[in-house]
Amino acid sequence: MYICVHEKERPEWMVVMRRWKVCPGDVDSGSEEVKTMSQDAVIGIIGGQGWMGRALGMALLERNVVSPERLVISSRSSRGEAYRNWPGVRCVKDNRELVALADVVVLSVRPEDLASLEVELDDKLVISLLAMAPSQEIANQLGSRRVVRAMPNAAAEIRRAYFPWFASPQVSVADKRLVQALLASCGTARELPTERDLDYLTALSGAGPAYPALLAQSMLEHARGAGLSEEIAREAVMQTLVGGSLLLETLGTEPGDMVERLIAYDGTTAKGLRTMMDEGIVQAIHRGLDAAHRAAISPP
Ligand SMILES: NC(=O)C1=CN([C@@H]2O[C@H](COP(=O)(O)OP(=O)(O)OC[C@H]3O[C@@H](n4cnc5c(N)ncnc54)[C@H](O)[C@@H]3O)[C@@H](O)[C@H]2O)C=CC1
Ligand SMILES: O=C(O)[C@@H]1CCC=N1
Repeated sequence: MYICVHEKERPEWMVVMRRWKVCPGDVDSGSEEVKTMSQDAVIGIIGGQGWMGRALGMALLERNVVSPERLVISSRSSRGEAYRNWPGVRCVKDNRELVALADVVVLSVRPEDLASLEVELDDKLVISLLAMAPSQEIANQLGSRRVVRAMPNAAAEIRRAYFPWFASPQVSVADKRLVQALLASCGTARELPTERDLDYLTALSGAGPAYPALLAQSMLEHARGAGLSEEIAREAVMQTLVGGSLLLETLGTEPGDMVERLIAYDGTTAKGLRTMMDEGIVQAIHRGLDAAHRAAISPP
C-alpha cells in the first residue's frame, strides 16, 4: 500500500522512504547509495515483542515505512502475538536466524540481557535502544562497528516519542538516512553530535514520561484528598497536564516566561508556585535529573 500526500505535507520519514523508491513512480534513481538502501532492506528487531521493540515495529508497519515482509522480530517465545494482524512479519526465537535474515538489527532487550546475546553481526548496521550501554560495548558484544545508539521513550507507543540518536564514525551517510526514517516513525527523531548528549538525554527524555506521571500521581492524590470524585479528579488532572503542555508547545512560549506571566497575577497560581519553589521543587527536579544521568553513565 502506498500513501499519496502532497510534497509539502509529507512527514520526514515519508520523504526519505520515497527517496528509497518505496513509492513507485517517484524514484531518485540517480543515486547508487539510495538504491542500496532501497525497499529491499530487511529490519530485524531483537526483543521485538517488548515495550519499545513492539512500539517501533508497529510504528514501522502502520506508517508503511517497512512492509511486513521486510520485518523480522525475535522474542523469547517466538510467537508474534503483537504482530498477529501482520501475517507477513517473520517471528523467530533464535537471534542468529534473525541476524541472518536482517540487513539492519535493532536491539531492544534490557541492558542486563546484552551480555548473554550470542550473535555475530559481521559489521551489519545495529541500532541499540539500550540505556547504559556505550557504543563500544555494543560493538564488542555484537561484532559490528556500525553502531547507532538511539534513545526512545515510553511515548513511542503513541508515536509521540522524542527519539535522539548518535552514530559511531563507521556509520555511513546512507545508514544515517535510513536510521532517521526508521526512528521518525515513532515521533521526533534527531541525530546528536556526541554520545555524551545521548547519555544525558537518557535521563531527560528517555526517562521523561515518568516525570509528568509523577506530577499527575501527586496531583491526583491531592485532589482525592480534597474530596473530588475519582472521575472528576482524573479528568481534571489529565486535561490540565495535557492542555498545559500543548499550550507551551503551541505558543512556543519560553516556560519561564509562562511562569512569570502567571505569577504576575499575584493570585492563587502565584501562591501555589511560590510555595512549591520555596519548598525546593526546582532543586528536587535538578537533583533527580542528575541522579538519572549518573545512572545512565555509570550503571550499578
Ligand atoms: N521502556 C522505556 O520507557 C525505555 C526503554 N529503553 C530501553 O529499551 C530497551 C527495551 O526496554 P523495554 O522494551 O521497556 O523492555 P521490555 O522488557 O518490555 O522488552 C524487552 C524484550 O526483550 C525480550 N528479550 C530478552 N532477551 C531476549 C533475547 N535473548 N532474545 C530475544 N528477545 C529477548 C524480552 O522477552 C522482552 O520482550 C531497554 O534496554 C531499555 O533500556 C530506553 C528508553 C525508554
Ligand atoms: O529506566 C531506564 O533505564 C530506561 C532508560 C530510560 C527509560 N527507561
